[in-house]
Amino acid sequence: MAMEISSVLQGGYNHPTSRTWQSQRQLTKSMLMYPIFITDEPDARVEIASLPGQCRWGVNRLKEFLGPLVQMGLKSVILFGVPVHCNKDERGTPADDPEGPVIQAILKLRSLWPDLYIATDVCLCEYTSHGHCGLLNEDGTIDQVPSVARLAEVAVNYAKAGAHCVAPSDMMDGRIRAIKLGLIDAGLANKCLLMAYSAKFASSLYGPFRDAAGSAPSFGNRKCYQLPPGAKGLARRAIIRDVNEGADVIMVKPAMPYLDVIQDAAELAPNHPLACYQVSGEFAMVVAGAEKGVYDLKTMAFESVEGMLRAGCTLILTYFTPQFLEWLEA
Ligand SMILES: NCc1[nH]cc(CCC(=O)O)c1CC(=O)O
Ligand SMILES: [Zn+2]
Ligand SMILES: [Zn+2]
Repeated sequence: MAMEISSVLQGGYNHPTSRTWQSQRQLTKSMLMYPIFITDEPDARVEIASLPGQCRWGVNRLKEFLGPLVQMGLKSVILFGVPVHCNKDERGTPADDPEGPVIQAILKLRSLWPDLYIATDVCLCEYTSHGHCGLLNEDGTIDQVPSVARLAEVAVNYAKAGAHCVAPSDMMDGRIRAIKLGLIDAGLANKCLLMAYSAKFASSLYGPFRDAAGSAPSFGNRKCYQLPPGAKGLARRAIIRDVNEGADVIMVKPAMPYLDVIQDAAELAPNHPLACYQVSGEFAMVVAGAEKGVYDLKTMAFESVEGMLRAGCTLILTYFTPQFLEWLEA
């Protein structure tokens, strides 16, 4: 007996080329944003044990580090400052030190590659004595008003130095609005994009990053500002809030365990580009599984981002960026 016509699917994907037509979205080089760690030792190149293949770089080494990647089609980076020699204090003063790693790196990268898109992570945890992402009250809780004012100040200073994008990852209430108003006041709102880490969850997957950036909190945890992993409704509200507060791009972080949230964001913010962050622990997990022989690294790396694209992402922050640039050459 003949098969029902509606049962026959395989003819639609029996060839490598027809298979590519079945994806909603193909990964392209311009969808990749590479997270990089900049230290305040200008000549440093220090390997990060928990993030295989990633290093902390001094500004004098950026040319040798990124030159080959720019050659291969790297379009954008996001900078994380890792100050080693600064004095961390209650308000994260070193964050926007003009001589500090982030501002120095912005200036350097702008002069090396005028077309490279430079995003900056905006947070205080790498620069505060207590390692929290905002300023604290005496009792250790977040002091919202000065936190948001300080984050806006840092973001504006990165934009003034030439960052094309500021991306607050702190999760303080009201910071998107404050940063947007700060950019408007400084006459920079038309020159700098605001990417909101809108649905950033209190995840176990940030360990290698905190290692790399020296940003683990000295007491407590981040559960009063980062979202609870099961909180779908709260994530939806945070996305809507950040759209209303002036975000230009919405981000979901981490990515792999939160594909439903990415899909929610695509529905709630259909007129915005949508980013997701394949964070340090996801990267380490994928690499570790490959080393254990669980799967082939390249196949799994592609599968992981294909899920993100399918869920609705148009921009992916990933430590696999150098490998993808190579893999996409073929
Ligand atoms: N606010 C700091 C920050 N910005 C980006 C990440 C995580 C990135 C990664 O794990 O790759 C973190 C860690 C955290 O919130 O503790
Ligand atoms: Zn932080
Ligand atoms: Zn951050």
